[in-house]
Amino acid sequence: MKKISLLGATGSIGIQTLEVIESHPEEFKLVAMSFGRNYKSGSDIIKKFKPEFVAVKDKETYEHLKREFSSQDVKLGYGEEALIEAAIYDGVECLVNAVVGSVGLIPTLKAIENNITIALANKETLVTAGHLVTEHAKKYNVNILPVDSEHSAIFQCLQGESVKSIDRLIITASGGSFRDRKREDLVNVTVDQALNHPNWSMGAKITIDSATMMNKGLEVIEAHWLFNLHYDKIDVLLHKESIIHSLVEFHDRSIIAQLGTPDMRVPIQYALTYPERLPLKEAKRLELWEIGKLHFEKADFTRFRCLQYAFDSGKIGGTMPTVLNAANEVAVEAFLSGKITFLQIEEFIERSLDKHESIANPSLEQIQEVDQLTRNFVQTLI
Ligand SMILES: NC(=O)C1=CN([C@@H]2O[C@H](COP(=O)(O)OP(=O)(O)OC[C@H]3O[C@@H](n4cnc5c(N)ncnc54)[C@H](OP(=O)(O)O)[C@@H]3O)[C@@H](O)[C@H]2O)C=CC1
Ligand SMILES: CC(=O)[C@@H](O)[C@H](O)COP(=O)(O)O
Ligand SMILES: [Mn+2]
Repeated sequence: MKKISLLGATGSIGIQTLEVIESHPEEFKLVAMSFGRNYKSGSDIIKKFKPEFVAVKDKETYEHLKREFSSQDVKLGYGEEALIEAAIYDGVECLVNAVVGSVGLIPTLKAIENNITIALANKETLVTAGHLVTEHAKKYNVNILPVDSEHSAIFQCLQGESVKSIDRLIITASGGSFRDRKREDLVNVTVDQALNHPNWSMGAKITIDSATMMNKGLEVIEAHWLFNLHYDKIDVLLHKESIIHSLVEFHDRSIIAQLGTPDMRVPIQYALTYPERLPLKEAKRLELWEIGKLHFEKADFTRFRCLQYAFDSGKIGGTMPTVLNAANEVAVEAFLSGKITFLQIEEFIERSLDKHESIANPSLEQIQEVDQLTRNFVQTLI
């Protein structure tokens, strides 16, 4: 019975992780979890899965929960300290990090220090401080198992292979909600249009990231850290069906790909069962004859500027990806609340990157400072 802590239980990845846990009750036990402000969903999860500890984002939600559950039912906490407590709760063997944003960084570092395996959905953690997370994982000999579908695909393609034989990674991209529009047709797009992803049902922030293709940019940086490869060995390929989740090309020109219907329960479950596999009856079998044709296109870096910014920031390294991530988080939030236009997301990220001088090999404190300064700067632009 693997004891699991799940950060972000009420989100898209969180709910699908709970489905995997529920379908294998003899294999997994939810012992700790966190959620933000979605009280109804959070309370239902507590009743159904009976975790021992629950962390919530704010005091109000905590007080509300205290009125509904006794201290014998469940231990409760709130704020950043409680998020860490949930991550390293007594007996936890695997932390599924499915919160959104760089708030996931410290709980990940603390879990690594406690020798807890990380199943990582929260890509912002690796973008903002990839060197700290990977150095920490090496130091404590802890596995970081990818949950992101493309990285899980690459990880699956690499089983039994040597990283030294890789020629390049090919990360596939759906192109997001506006993939068939020209840049000039993006001026007046609405939040609802941007939230309409063609293939995946996901949280709001990542769906907007898909539409700007910043999601793919974040994934390029995530792949750089997870697989320890230079950016020149990472390519992005537009593939509108999201059937091939990514590919690895080896030195002998052989390419291995991982395919499947778009269903996040597959990579989530693989991270939980690795190196074994369990059946996943609920996932739809892929019948290629039903699909008929798969499409591929070269990624256009002038149309999707965020992709260019991500490659550039990743190559510069240091605190540049921290700025990229923080500016993006604030700009996407502002777009979602109707304060800025879709194209201003790109504009504000570009302005943040332009004014930043990267600090090489930054400490955690320097990353936190740059993150905060960037957030403040973007707020002044909104
Ligand atoms: N959804 C997907 O298919 C995929 C997602 N990812 C990555 O996984 C992560 C999660 O994505 P997704 O599930 O879509 O996001 P959602 O927005 O659906 O869920 C986010 C979760 O985090 C909680 N949360 C948000 N802010 C905080 C905070 N400050 N403190 C504590 N909890 C918080 C939310 O709580 P509440 O809702 O209660 O406020 C919710 O449970 C992201 O990094 C995303 O990029 C990667 C690949 C695929
Ligand atoms: C499911 C998943 O892993 C997402 O990151 C997905 O890849 C988003 O699709 P895009 O290819 O549109 O960014
Ligand atoms: Mn992905």
